[in-house]
This record gives sequence, structure tokens and C-alpha cells, in this order.
Amino acid sequence: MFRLGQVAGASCEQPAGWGQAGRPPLLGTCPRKPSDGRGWALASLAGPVLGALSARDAAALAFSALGSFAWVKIFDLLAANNVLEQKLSRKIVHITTGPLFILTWPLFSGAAYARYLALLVPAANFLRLFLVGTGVVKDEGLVKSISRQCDRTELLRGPLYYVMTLMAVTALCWRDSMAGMMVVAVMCAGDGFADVIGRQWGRKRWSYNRSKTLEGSAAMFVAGTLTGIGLMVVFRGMGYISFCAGPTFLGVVLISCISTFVEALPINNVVDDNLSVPLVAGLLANWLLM
Ligand SMILES: Nc1ccn([C@@H]2O[C@H](COP(=O)(O)OP(=O)(O)OP(=O)(O)O)[C@@H](O)[C@H]2O)c(=O)n1
Ligand SMILES: C/C(=C\CO)CCC[C@H](C)CCC[C@H](C)CCCC(C)C
Repeated sequence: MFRLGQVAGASCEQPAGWGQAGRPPLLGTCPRKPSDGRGWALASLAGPVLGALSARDAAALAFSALGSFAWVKIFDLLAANNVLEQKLSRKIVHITTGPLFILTWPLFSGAAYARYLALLVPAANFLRLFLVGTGVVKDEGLVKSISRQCDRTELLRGPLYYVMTLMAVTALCWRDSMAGMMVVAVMCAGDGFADVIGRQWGRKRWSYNRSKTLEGSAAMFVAGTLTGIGLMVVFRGMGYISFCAGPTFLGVVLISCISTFVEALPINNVVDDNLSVPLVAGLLANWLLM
């Protein structure tokens, strides 16, 4: 299989399977020459792009893209059929999609372009949220499963920031950086569990923010810490990162603690916690976990 590294590195090299004329095959067949020049130019571009993907990367991308669609759809159906309360459906999507997404990273090859391929999945979700949120595309199920009050414009805030953070983490951190794992741990599991536990069992309200509770913050701290450690252990097991457990886990605890404090600040009207929490966690992790 022909890889992108080869394309970038050796423009003179002609991939196996190209015809005598030096043109790319399109999905295994020889394309008929389109009548207009622009069409032929596009077909010529598509060939190398498709041909450049290894079977492994193509399968990983397909799995991640279909998985993201199917996962959100399951909660869309559960909320639509009132099996799950809408708020809980939204929070389960919030807690699970980020960690599941980064667990698909090892499916991709070691090619330099692999992270950008993986990034296409949150990017496609960004586009979907944007189109549905602005009303260009109608998707009541998506609105019901991930908005608080069945208001499509809500998709343009928390959920959109959430996928933007996943895009940033994929491009900047990828699988050999603990910072990305920590960001996903506190934004997804931490913030998500704060809501689920705080809403259900929260009693003691913070004096500086009456809408947040001690129980919610405790849940965020525990979930963020355990998910961060869990992701790091998994990626270490696969050989992508290495660390010394004692100081690293101490760093995780500290980052989780400070992120929990930031989440409970009364600043949600100024900056969404899908931006403030990952930003603080990412900066701290970059400093403490490198
Ligand atoms: N530390 C926290 C965080 C949340 N909550 C509970 O969860 C609810 C929603 O929390 P919040 O973070 O304000 O959620 P939203 O901003 O509404 O949703 P999201 O962050 O998903 O955009 C709060 O009213 C509260 O009952 C809590 O008790 N303690
Ligand atoms: C409700 C959400 C945030 C509100 O705070 C989360 C919105 C999630 C997106 C609609 C879907 C994101 C999908 C991921 C980029 C990919 C998941 C892949 C995996 C294999 C399930």
C-alpha cells in the first residue's frame, strides 16, 4: 500500500497501480476522462488522496466516523423514546464520546498524517452541529439528544466547543502526549460527572456559586483523576507514552483539583466550561506532565 509519507517525500515516485499514463486509479477502476478540464483535475487529485491512505487508516477513519454517528444516534433514540431523560442522555454523550474518540487513536497508523485523518471525525461533527444549530439542516433527534431544552441554537455553544476542543487535542497532542488525555479526562468525565452527581445528590452549595455543589465538584475531581490515570495507563500499555507513576499521578491529582475549582467558578456566562476547563487543564498538563 502506498503511504502519504512517500507522496510527500518523493514526488518523483509513482505509486503502484497507476496506469501507463501515470494517472491515478479511482477506487480501483480507471476513470473515464471527464469532458471538462476541472472535473479531470478533481479526479486526478482524488486518486492520490485515496490511494495514499493505508487500508489501516481508511478502516480506522471509517470506524471512528461511523462509531461517532452511531453512538450519538443511540442516545438520540433513547431520548426520543423517553428511555433516558434528555439531560442524562446529553451528559452520557458528553462523558463518553471524548474518551471513546481518543481510544480510537491507536487504530491509526504511525504516519505523520494520521492525526489529521483522525481529526476529520470531530471536524465532521463540528460541521454537523453547525448546520443543525444554525437551522440549515433539520435534525430533531440530534437537537433532542444533546441540547438542554430542545433548542437547536444550544448546539452552537457547549457541544460545538466540545468538538473544537477534541480537534485541538488531536492536532496538538495526539497519542504520545499526556496533556491531551488529561484535557479529555477533565472536560468529558470530570465535568460530565459533576453534573450527573451534583444534580442528583448535590446538597452543599458553594458560597461563591450557588448553582454548583460540593458533591458535584467531588465527583468531577474523582472522575477526572481516575479517567486521566486510566487513559494514561492504557496508552502506556500500548507503548505510546512512558512515565513514572508517582510524580505523574500526583500531577494528575493536582490538575484535576485545579480544573474542578475552575469548573465551579461563577464564570460560565463569560466563558463556557467546555473551553475554560480544558484550557486550564491543558496548560497545566503541558507544564506538569511533560
Ligand atoms: N460542580 C458542580 C457542577 C454541576 N452541578 C450540578 O449540575 C448542574 C448543571 O451544571 P453546569 O455545569 O452549570 O451545566 P450546564 O452549564 O447547564 O451544562 P454544560 O456544562 O453541559 O453546558 C448544576 O445546576 C448543578 O445542579 C453541581 O452540583 N456541581
Ligand atoms: C453533548 C456534548 C457536549 C455538551 O457539553 C457532546 C457532543 C458530542 C458530539 C455531538 C459528537 C462528538 C463525536 C466525537 C468527535 C467522536 C466520537 C467517536 C467514538 C468512536 C464514539
